[in-house]
Amino acid sequence: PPAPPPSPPATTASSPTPTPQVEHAPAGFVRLRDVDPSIIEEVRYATPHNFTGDPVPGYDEPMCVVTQPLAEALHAAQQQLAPRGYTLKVYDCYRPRRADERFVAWAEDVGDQRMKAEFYPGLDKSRLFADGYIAARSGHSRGSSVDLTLVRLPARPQRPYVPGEPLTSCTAPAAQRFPDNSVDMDTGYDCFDNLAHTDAPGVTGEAAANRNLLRDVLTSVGLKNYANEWWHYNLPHEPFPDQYFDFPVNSAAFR
Ligand SMILES: C[C@@H](N)C(=O)N[C@H](C)C(=O)O
Ligand SMILES: [Zn+2]
Repeated sequence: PPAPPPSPPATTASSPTPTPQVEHAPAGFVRLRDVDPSIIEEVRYATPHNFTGDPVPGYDEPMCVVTQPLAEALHAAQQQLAPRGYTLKVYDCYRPRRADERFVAWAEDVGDQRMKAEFYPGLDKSRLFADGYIAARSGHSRGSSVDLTLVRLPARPQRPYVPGEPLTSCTAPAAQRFPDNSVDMDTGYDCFDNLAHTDAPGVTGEAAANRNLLRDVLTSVGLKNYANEWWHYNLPHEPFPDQYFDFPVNSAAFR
């Protein structure tokens, strides 16, 4: 007689369903919107519109998370800017360590040049860390660095980026660059080029005035600019000067 069919693997009604691990934000970190909901948030690394071309690990939601004193400094800056007809717009805030690690791995993949034409048109990818445009261990992972710009009020709507669309150089005139409702800073965000140096000699007129306005207001609330990038500021007296965090950017981290 034929052999009986094999019996199905034993199942137990009580097989445990894995509980997703919630990684909480440490005390001292806040959602920027809870301190100042008027600041625009366009968290690029939660989207494919960044120098890697993909959403970056750890950015589960397009949300700005920072340390409490950085949030308060940004709120104080916003209070100076609003009566002058401007708002801040943040592009990057706290950055999980896993995102730094992705940036390092992406840089080692020399064959991936998908976003070169927009973000590093004049620089070899192998130079991005050496020239100080991206940090392997970033101050963003300590929660006290922020990438940001100025937007004229009322903020104009912006079209979304479509993955695969033709790219234009971040150093091109504003009318030719990817449309951003910010004021003209003479380069786009995360433009890895000499022209992005805050005091680049080629930047004059309105763009230089815009960079200076951003710097003057942020300096007055205690923040310090990074000379290689007009958009990058940090809080010198930061609460976690030696700690690099890896909790993900999502709402669950704050429940
Ligand atoms: C990658 C860019 N947005 C940035 O923040 N650069 C500095 C150097 C950093 O990674 O800390
Ligand atoms: Zn930055």
